[in-house]
Amino acid sequence: MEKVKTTSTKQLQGSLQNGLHGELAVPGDKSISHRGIMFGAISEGTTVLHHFLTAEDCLSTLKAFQQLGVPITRDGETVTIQGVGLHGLKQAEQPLDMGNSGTTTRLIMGLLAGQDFPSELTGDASLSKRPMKRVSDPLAEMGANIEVTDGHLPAVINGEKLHGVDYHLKVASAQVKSALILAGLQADGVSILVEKQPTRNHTEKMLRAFGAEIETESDDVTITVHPQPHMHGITLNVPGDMSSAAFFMVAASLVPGSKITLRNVGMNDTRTGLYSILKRMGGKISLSNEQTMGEPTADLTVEAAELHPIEIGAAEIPAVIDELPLVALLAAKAKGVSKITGAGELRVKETDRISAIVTEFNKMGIDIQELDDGFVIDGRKPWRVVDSQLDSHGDHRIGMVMATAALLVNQPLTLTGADSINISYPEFFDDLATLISR
Ligand SMILES: O=C(O)C1=C[C@@H](OP(=O)(O)O)[C@@H](O)[C@H](O)C1
Ligand SMILES: C=C(OP(=O)(O)O)C(=O)O
Repeated sequence: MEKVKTTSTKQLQGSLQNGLHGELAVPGDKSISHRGIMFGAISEGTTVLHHFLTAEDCLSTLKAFQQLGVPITRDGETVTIQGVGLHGLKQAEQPLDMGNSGTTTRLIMGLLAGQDFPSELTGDASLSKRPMKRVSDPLAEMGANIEVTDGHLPAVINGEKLHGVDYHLKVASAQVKSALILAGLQADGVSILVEKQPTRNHTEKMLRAFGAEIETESDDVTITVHPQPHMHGITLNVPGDMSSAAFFMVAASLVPGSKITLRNVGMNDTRTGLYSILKRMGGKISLSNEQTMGEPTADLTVEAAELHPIEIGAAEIPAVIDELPLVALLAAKAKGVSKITGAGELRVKETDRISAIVTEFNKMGIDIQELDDGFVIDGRKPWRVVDSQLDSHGDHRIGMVMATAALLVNQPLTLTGADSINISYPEFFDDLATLISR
C-alpha cells in the first residue's frame, strides 16, 4: 500500500507530553536501493529486491534504467529486475531525468561512460547546482568523454572504450568512488583506486555479491577492480536505512520520557557514525537481534538521556555525513559547547546544509556559530523561538531535522517545503505519528 505523500506546508505540533514510545521498522536503505537496481540491471538473470525504498530518489534510478531498456517491475516494496548484462543497456530515447538524486547521477555517469551509445542527463534545480567534475574529471582519465555544463548538469555522456586507471580520489565521496568502480568494470584492464578516507562501501560489497571481482586492502582505502566480470542476479533484502532511523534515534534521545525500538536497521560500520557519536555523548542506546546477511543489521532501543557536548573532525565525517544536521541538533541540547569541523562537503549537498542549519537554528534561538567547514554550538542556552516559520530549503534532510527539532518546543511551528521529504522518506510524518502518544 502506498502511503500519503507529504505536501508542501506542514503544521508541526511540538511539545510532546509523554515522549516517543513503541516500535518502528524504517524504510529500506537509499544507497542500497539505488545500487540494487543498477547492479541488477547490469547482471544476467533476475534480481529481486525486497524492502526497496519507494522514495522519489530511488524511483528516479528505477525509471532511468527502464529508459535504458531494462525490464523492471515494482509491486509495493518488491522490485524485480530482468538484468541485461554489462553490455546490454540500450540508448534512451529521451534525456534521463536524475530528479534530485546525486547518487543516481554520479553512479550512472560511471556506468554510461563505457557504453557504446550516448546519453543525456538532466536534473532538478538543486541537483543542477551540484558539482559533477569531481566525477567527470577522473572518468576522463579512464578515457571517458563527458560534457558537463560549467561543471554541472545537464551532461552528455558519449560512451567510449575505457581503460584501467591508478587513481587517488581527491574527495572523500562514495559516489565518486562508485562511479570509478562502475567504469572500471567495463575497462580493458585492472583499476586501482585509493580513497582519501574510507567511505560507505556498499558498492564494493554488493558488486561482490553479484559476482564481480573487487578487492579491498586491509587499509580500507585501496580498492582493486577487475574488469569484465560475469555478474548474476541475486535476491536482496534491503536493510532499514540508518540515515532514516537517525531522526528517531535523535528524537527519542532528546524528548524526555521517550523509549523506542527501531527494527532491522542497517549497521554497516561505514554508516554508523551517528550511533557512535550518540553513545559518546551519553545517549542510551542498545542493540539486539544482531544479524549479518550481506549487510549487518540490528534492532536499536533508544531512551531519552542527558547529553554531553562533543568534538568531531574530518576523520569521522564520512560515516555520519548525511546525519550531521542531526548531530547539530544533539549538540543544541547537550550540556556544553560542541564543535564539528572537516564537514565542508555539507555545502554541496541538496542545499548548503551548513548555511541552512545555521539559518533554521537561529529561528529557534539556538546558539550556533557558522564555520567554513562546520559549526560551533552551545547547548546550554535555552532555546527561544524567534520565527515560527521553518523552511526545508528544498532539502529532505533539513526538513526532517527541523520537524524533529519542533518536537522540543512548546509552540506550534510550520515547515515550508515539507514535500522535499518525499525524496528519501515519504512516510516520515506517518511513522513519527505512530511513536507519539499525546
Ligand atoms: O554513495 C551514496 O549512496 C551516498 C554517498 C554520500 O554522498 P557523497 O559521495 O557525495 O559523499 C551521501 O551523502 C549520499 O547521501 C549517498
Ligand atoms: C546527499 C544525499 O543524497 P544524494 O547525494 O544522492 O542526492 C542525501 O540523501 O542526503
